[in-house]
Amino acid sequence: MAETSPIPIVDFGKFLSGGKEEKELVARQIDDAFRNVGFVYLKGHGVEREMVERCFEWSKKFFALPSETKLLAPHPPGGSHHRGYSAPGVEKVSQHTYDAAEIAKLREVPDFKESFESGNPHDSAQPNIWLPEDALPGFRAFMESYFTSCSTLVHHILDALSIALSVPDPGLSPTHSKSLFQLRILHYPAIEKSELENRSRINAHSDFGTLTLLFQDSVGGLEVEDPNQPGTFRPATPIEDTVLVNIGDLMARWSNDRWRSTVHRVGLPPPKPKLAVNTMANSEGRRADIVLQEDGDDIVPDRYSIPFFAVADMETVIDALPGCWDGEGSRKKYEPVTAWGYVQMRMKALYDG
Ligand SMILES: O=C(O)CCC(=O)C(=O)O
Ligand SMILES: [Fe+2]
Repeated sequence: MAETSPIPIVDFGKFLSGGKEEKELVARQIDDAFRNVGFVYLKGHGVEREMVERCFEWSKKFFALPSETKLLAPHPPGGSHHRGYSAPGVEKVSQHTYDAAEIAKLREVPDFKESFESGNPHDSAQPNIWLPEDALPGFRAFMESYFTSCSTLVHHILDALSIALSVPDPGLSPTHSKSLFQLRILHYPAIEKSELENRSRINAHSDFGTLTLLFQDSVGGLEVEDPNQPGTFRPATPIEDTVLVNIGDLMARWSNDRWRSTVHRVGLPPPKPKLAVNTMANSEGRRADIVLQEDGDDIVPDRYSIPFFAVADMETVIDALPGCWDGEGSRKKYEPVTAWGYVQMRMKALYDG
């Protein structure tokens, strides 16, 4: 568990500003990461640092509101309209469980988190559910602008994936032309360590769309299953100025399993090192002391994260992409399915029970 994460860091700035060769190189690096682990850290991703910081600030302000205020924008019951505020314990992540009794059993142990979902303001099928403006002035306008920045990044990543698979122009971006994506702000409240020892902040799951962007604060606790050692989870440590990007189930299926949709979860942050080096400037210059740190924290601090879920336009037929089933002698593994049909099945398992 303490081993370094196998998730590579790729400089996406070289894709955004580079010429043909640089774009091809970055596309190959991302393709490799998605084939090997299904996750990649992107730096130079183009979502401005200031925007990311402001989004975390808005998230903190939102979740600090009294419950009754947050509940002025309630997530509707059921899983088909995924917008608004979910109080702790409402959503229980399930992993490929469609049996009603199984889902009911899973829901007995709620996740320790609360969330607020918003989506594309032009999505008439899933209208956004906002607080009254005077409850948190400016929140809605900011979330809408953050949505646009994240959508732009998703389309750039789709361009890179199109290059990796040699999908002819205009590539995969038009399959997501409506940008019916979902921006989620997540808050895991502070909790006693002992309470989390046998439970998760979010249970092991894979995402069900095409691509997920994840911005996390510095608390840590996200873990990704090691593809070479199923059942073993490795920390996906927060890395400043990067966004963590992962493949969802729909994209794994679309790529005929060339790209992995890897299971991940959020649990206890890794323990702080017991030994710390204390460098103090004194009259003789800098001196290093080894000090023993008390790991007496019984409380796991609050954690905030901001996932952004991308999905293909609902009418898109998800049938093995070029380069994923011919050439290497592999056949198409899955029946074609529309993005709509697939997403509905997964959403239903999340909320119904
Ligand atoms: O909070 C996190 O770091 C991960 C969240 C996540 O995996 C999800 O919402 O699907
Ligand atoms: Fe996830």
